[in-house]
Parts: sequence; structure tokens; C-alpha cells
Amino acid sequence: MSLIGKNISYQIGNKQILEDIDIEIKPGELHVLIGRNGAGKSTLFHILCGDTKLQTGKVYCNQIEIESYTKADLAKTRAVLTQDTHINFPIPSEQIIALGRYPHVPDKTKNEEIVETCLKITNSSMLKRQHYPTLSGGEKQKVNFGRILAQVWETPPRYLFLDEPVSAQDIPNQYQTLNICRHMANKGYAVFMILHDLNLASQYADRVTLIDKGKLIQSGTAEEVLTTNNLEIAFGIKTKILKTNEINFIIPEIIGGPI
Ligand SMILES: Nc1ncnc2c1ncn2[C@@H]1O[C@H](COP(=O)(O)OP(=O)(O)OP(=O)(O)O)[C@@H](O)[C@H]1O
Repeated sequence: MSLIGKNISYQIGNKQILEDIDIEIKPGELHVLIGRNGAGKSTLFHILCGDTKLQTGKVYCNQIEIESYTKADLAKTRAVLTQDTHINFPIPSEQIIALGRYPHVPDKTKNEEIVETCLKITNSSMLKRQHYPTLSGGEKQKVNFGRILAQVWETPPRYLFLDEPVSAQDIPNQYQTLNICRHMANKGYAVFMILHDLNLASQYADRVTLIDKGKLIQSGTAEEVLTTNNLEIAFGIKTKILKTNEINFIIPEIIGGPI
């Protein structure tokens, strides 16, 4: 059981966005995709989760081509947190989380229990009756995280796809979100996320995949991939790596100056 992308290439007009990428997302692993703005992370992410149609290459989810899944089966197999969820009507936050249960058998008691659990673990219980459009950016992100947890809250292995899940969050909420992701991976879920914070990647990832200009640079443990050499190739920055007992901290050289 795993999600495998093979020889994935993608082009828009004359622009090559992705070139011959091979990648595997495994249950039990927290896998972080990193790279510069425009490197092709979101494009790859949306191809792997089945939201963007393949041009070249294949994606197999549990040995079955992702394109042969029905929308309903895919929704039970993997949940996707994107960066923006625009909802402008006055719907209570708990109903947003309840949307995650929509693909499943309508078991009212069980679904209500799952929604309550997902409100609780994302620290969103106090927001449950507040209308979604009135939430702050970080609160919306937590509620949407709760929604995708509710969507795959069944027996693992299932897949969680998260595009910059902590981009709007303060430090305690960042750790809370990533601790939940860690817990889900430990339970046997496959967790695949895009992160820009290299130190969070270093701290939480079992596997890091680094891409640059649509090409795979390296995939491996954080220690193998987050090297001064790779970071200079992909980000064009010089870094120092501070090794501690817990993690390797990446300290970038301050670049740029006043305009
Ligand atoms: N419709 C389009 N026409 C032209 N170029 C496009 C189009 N859609 C995406 N691109 C380009 O594809 C490249 C990859 O985009 P993508 O969103 O995958 O990057 P990313 O690594 O997720 O970046 P970021 O970190 O900024 O979110 C970018 O250079 C982007 O400008």
C-alpha cells in the first residue's frame, strides 16, 4: 500500500513545470515536499492527489491508477487541505468540519462524534458555532484541517495531503498541527505536505523531497536532503547546520539588503 508517482512531467504552454519526477508516499510516513516559489510543488501535489489530470506519467494509489478511482472512492481514500477555501455564506464552523463526513455512510451518531473529536484536537471547539467567514486566517486553517481529518477518520492506511498547513498559524498552533500530523503518521496514515519552513521539515519529516525548477533534486531523510550543498543548489542560499540532539537546525545566511 502506497501512493506512487512515476515519470511525472507537466507542461503549460511552452513552459515545462515538472520533469520526470518519481516519488513514493508511504503510510506511516510524514513526507515533506520543499522547494523555491514556482519550483512546481503545488502542481506535483495536485497531480499526486488526483485533482490535476496527468499529462505524462502515472500515479498509482494502492496499486490502482488514480484516474480510475471514482470521485467518491477517492474522497474516502485521501483528503486534501489546500491553501484557500473560500466560503462566504454564514455557515457555522462545525458544519465545515461535518462536510468531511459527506463521502461516508450517513451514521449520525458516529459522524457527530468524529466532528466533536476533530474540533477538539484542532483546538477549535470554542469556534464551533462561529460562522466560518468571520474566523481569522489561522482559525480558518485549523477548521479546514479538522475537516480533512474528519474525512479520513477511519481505519488507516489513508492519505492526508496538506499544502502549507501552518502558513497562517502562530507558533503553538503550528506545533499543534504538526504534532497531530505526526500522530496520524504514527497511526499508519500517509501524510504528505508542502512546507516552506526548513526547520519544521527537519524536525517533523520522516522523508523530505526537494524539487527545483520542476526537477527532483533528492528524496530521503531530512538529514540526507537538507544539506548545505542541496540548499545552495535549490535556494541559492548559504546555510549553517547546527546539529543538536533533537534536530539539525538550519541557519540561513542573511541575504538581501536595503533597497
Ligand atoms: N496557467 C499557468 N500559466 C503559466 N505558468 C503557470 C500556470 N500555472 C502555473 N504556472 C507556473 O508553474 C510554476 C509552478 O507553479 P507551482 O504553483 O506548482 O509552484 P510552487 O512550487 O507550488 O510555488 P509556491 O511556493 O510559490 O506556491 C510556476 O512558475 C507558475 O508560474
